[in-house]
Amino acid sequence: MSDEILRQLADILEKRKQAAPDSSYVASLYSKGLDSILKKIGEEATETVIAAKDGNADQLVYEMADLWFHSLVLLAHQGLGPDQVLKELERRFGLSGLDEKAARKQK
Ligand SMILES: N=c1c2ncn([C@@H]3O[C@H](COP(=O)(O)OP(=O)(O)OP(=O)(O)O)[C@@H](O)[C@H]3O)c2ncn1[C@@H]1O[C@H](COP(=O)(O)O)[C@@H](O)[C@H]1O
Repeated sequence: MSDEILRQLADILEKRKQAAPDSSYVASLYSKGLDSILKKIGEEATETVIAAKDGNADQLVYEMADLWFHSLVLLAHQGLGPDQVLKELERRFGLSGLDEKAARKQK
């Protein structure tokens, strides 16, 4: 288990930018534009919340995967990728508790 799957998926999402809209789910989502991608993220976030409130662990993992996947689609659409997010998480992890609070206040 590693972050390699995120990078492999990000590579595929990048390639889908050249694909015809009717050739794949991701290509079709790109063709519908930013608002459609954001709508999907909203839906998947809601489904994640419902699964958590239901106490259904399997469903929670399933919906969270949908949410992560659509978040990767959003990042790709915006010219970003998982590396930038992982780097930010690593930066936060490297901060001490006090430094992290200070960094958050500066934002
Ligand atoms: N990981 C995923 C993935 N996770 C979720 N989904 C799609 O995201 C959608 C989730 O939407 P919903 O939960 O609302 O389910 P739905 O009602 O069936 O979907 P809609 O009809 O509402 O769009 C479904 O259509 C899923 O198929 C994904 N589609 C693709 N991938 C990966 O993305 C890559 C590129 O996919 P394609 O563009 O389809 O080739 C592939 O390698 C896949 O492994």
